Amino acid sequence: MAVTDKRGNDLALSGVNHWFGPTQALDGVSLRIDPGEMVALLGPSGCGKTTLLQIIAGFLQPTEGEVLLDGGRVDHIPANRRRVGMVFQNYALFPHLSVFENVAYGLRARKMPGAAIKAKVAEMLALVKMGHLADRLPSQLSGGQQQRVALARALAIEPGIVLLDEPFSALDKNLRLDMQIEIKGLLKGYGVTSIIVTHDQEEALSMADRIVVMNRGRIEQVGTPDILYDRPATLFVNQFIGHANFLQAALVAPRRVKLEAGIEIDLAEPAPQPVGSAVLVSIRPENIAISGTSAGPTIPVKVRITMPLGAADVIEAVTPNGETVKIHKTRSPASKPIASGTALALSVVDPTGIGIFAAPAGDPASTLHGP
Ligand SMILES: Nc1ncnc2c1ncn2[C@@H]1O[C@H](COP(=O)(O)OP(=O)(O)OP(=O)(O)O)[C@@H](O)[C@H]1O
Repeated sequence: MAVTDKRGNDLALSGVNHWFGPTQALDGVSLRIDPGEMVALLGPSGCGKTTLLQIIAGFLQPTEGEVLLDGGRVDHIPANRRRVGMVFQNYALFPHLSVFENVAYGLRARKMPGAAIKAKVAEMLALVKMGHLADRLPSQLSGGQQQRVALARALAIEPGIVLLDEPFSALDKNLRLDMQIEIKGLLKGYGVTSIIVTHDQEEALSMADRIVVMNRGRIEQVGTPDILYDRPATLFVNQFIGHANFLQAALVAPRRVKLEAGIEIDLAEPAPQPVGSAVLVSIRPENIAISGTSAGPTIPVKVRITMPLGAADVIEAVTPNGETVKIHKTRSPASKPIASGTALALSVVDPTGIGIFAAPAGDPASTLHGP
């Protein structure tokens, strides 16, 4: 097997459609991923993430469209002839094979000579810090260790692209963050292109250079974590990434909204909707200040409940027109939670952080929160 200087492939998907019988799982997916980039496919259950990953891996052929690796079409090339490494949700290690043999598996299948296999497996196990456990069986490893072996196995074949399908879902929450940091460091350091499938927005925000948000088989938005969080293109993306308060309002001028909660807010940029239309105004909890800490018009609210969540209190309050608003208030050891029934005045910290969306038809929920 030739060792290449350039590790990461670039990947291009063009007009990919996929049907399972009458069900359309993917609808016109087009995307470019640069060599060495780490991209997350994020979306709710059933949005098509796994289908897209399987098409990239070669386990499924798209009904329509093209898949190109480094400019060459691969959509009719089987999985074992693409330079693609896979890390599965449950790691899918061979239970009867040692750590060494698990990592060697793909190299033996490719008929690599024995000495070269030994050297390559040693290199991969050193990379994931598992060299000292080479003789163990998978059942004798912790979840995090099994995951390192799965990654070593995926990287051993010198893939141009590594696909990770919900790789952290079997780990408990504390270990998950450590492994996310470690795996991201390994993949970025190695220089391989990688795609991680997740329905966990925090995982996508912390791991990926760019996130692809999918909804019902289509791409809703592609962007860096900052862009998706600060400038979500659609209401769906705004709801799915992070938390937000959605308040009912009318657009009274191109750059001014009147909230049903009582105040008018000047926008940083003109809204795309026509003046006079009903809109939903998205304000992140951390973009709301309790009176006295910010200038400008204030919304009078009554505190319903305060939840002390470690670093911050999350305060849920009710506006005069009955909408619910969540606010984050940084805690200190001396701070006391604000009591239920307390009257507060709220203001917006930074108008550039406000999102304006056309109000959905029907009776929009006053607060919609991400998962
Ligand atoms: N083998 C199949 N036969 C029929 N329909 C399928 C099959 N696999 C997936 N689907 C359908 O295709 C759509 C996309 O499924 P897919 O598994 O890609 O979603 P997903 O985003 O990965 O979901 P999850 O997060 O639950 O794994 C869904 O409507 C699903 O029911």
